[in-house]
Amino acid sequence: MTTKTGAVRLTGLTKRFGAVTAVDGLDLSIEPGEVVALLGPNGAGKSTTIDLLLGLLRPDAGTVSLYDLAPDRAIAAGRVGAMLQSGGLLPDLNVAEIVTLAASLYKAHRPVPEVMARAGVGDLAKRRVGTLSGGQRQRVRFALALVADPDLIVLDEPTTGLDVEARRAFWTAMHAETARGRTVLFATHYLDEADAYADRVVLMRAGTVIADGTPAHIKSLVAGRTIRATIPGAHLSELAGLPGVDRAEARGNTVLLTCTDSDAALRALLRRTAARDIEVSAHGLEDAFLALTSGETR
Ligand SMILES: Nc1ncnc2c1ncn2[C@@H]1O[C@H](COP(=O)(O)OP(=O)(O)OP(=O)(O)O)[C@@H](O)[C@H]1O
Repeated sequence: MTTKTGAVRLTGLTKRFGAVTAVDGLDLSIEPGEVVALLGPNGAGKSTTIDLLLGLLRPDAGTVSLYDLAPDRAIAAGRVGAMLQSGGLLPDLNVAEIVTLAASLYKAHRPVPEVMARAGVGDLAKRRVGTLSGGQRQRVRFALALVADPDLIVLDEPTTGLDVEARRAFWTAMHAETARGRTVLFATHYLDEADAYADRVVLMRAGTVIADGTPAHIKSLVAGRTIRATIPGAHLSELAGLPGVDRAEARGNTVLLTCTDSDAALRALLRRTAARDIEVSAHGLEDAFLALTSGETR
């Protein structure tokens, strides 16, 4: 039996640090062209998973394969570019020098000026790395991740510490790369980023995957909708007993119903009460994230 070559195949991946199991039997497959967000609270194991994937850490159990190769082989072949949270940028080199140095490590690489333009550091070519702002440094790291023209880009919290404008600029540059069919795996704390930029969200808690799907799927996992309405003469206990309603709360002159089945709730509401000014809304990804990852106490 043959299986299709995947971009990433992690099977039974486990990593312990003393008494802490940072990654706990994790299985994850990513196909070429997917843009995947690794989302989870602090200590969920995202960075450890990325370090294992890149071969920077050795697993206690399990396997990593990138395009059917061991991580070091895939990286040496220029198939994987990574942008890690810290990662030494030599402060005395200028931007053009550091990108050129990185390019020289690969037999085949993209032209340095093109990579610098793509990463938005073209106008910083002569600036010493040590003098750059946090956002500018992140863009240099991004240029280093792109230089080998990799098939897979791995980014560990790429926009941490950046302001809103810098985050947007980063993702615009990133988008141009994903439009070229690259596979992307990024870890993030920013739920809106996972929602906006990934086509698949892998939610981690305590070293394992607890949910995996489109952002819409993740949202739907926490039975997803609330109904807000003005309901004259209604009793909360009666409303809470309606079909599809999980909880009823008073909010000023209106009532908020948390639903497990908003369609059934809406039908019952219209049939049995004088409800008006009805609004139905889906939970945001943030609610889903908090609901799915709560209870984590490491
Ligand atoms: N080198 C290490 N030595 C000891 N424990 C570690 C080490 N690296 C990670 N851990 C522990 O492993 C667990 C997972 O950490 P990891 O950094 O992978 O999580 P994370 O999801 O990336 O968190 P964050 O979002 O805060 O970066 C945590 O409990 C952490 O304290």
